Amino acid sequence: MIRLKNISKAFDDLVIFKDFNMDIEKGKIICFLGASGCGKTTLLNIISGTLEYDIGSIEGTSDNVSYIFQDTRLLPWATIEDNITFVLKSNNEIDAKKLAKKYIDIVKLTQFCKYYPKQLSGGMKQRVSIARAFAYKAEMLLMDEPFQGLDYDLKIELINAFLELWEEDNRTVVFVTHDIDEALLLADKIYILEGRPAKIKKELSIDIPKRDRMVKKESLDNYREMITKID
Ligand SMILES: Nc1ncnc2c1ncn2[C@@H]1O[C@H](COP(=O)(O)OP(=O)(O)OP(=O)(O)O)[C@@H](O)[C@H]1O
Repeated sequence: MIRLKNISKAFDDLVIFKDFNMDIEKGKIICFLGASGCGKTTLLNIISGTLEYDIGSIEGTSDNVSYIFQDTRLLPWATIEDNITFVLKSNNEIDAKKLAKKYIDIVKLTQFCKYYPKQLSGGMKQRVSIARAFAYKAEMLLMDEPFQGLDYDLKIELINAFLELWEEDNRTVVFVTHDIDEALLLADKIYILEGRPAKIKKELSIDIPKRDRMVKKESLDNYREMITKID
């Protein structure tokens, strides 16, 4: 369990969190939804340890974290394969290449492994970024709007690739999105944040197996309604 206890965080006079508490179950996919500016990214950064909080404590986090950002942050001078082998920090080049290949295959970019990022489309780069995050065996994966700005088909394709990777090791994932459907397709638990200082307005556990959600989209209708009807 990751436990945030009485976390307070302000940027000068702007109080984003005050006595904020949250428990995050490990091995699950957790999503933060909420209006723009409510503090989702700030919370993600606090959990990742990249942003200091003012008061409170966090238990159960790890330094061993990987990220997927909306801007993919691939190394422009390295091939797709090398972008992945670099994070593996392996002494054995052959093993590293083998592992990179496995993840490149899962995100269906095998024929592009010797390409450079600038030769790929936005969605392909995002697939590389997902493969790279999973190739690196972090305990926790944090994602800030990883599928934003992609068209629907590509988003579904990436969500499928993401789930295939996640099913391998069920690592703890915390992600931020504006997109209710993205949250409903992926999350075990959705936290809706609101207000200033931010509070958890609602927590919602989605008890439908993730693979069923794509094929029986209507099974998510009740949850969608619960979220959209929150006033
Ligand atoms: N480094 C910073 N310095 C000053 N203010 C900041 C800083 N980072 C965030 N803020 C402010 O904190 C508030 C919360 O920002 P945050 O990025 O966490 O929101 P968000 O919910 O992720 O928003 P969005 O959905 O638009 O990305 C905003 O008002 C923002 O202006």
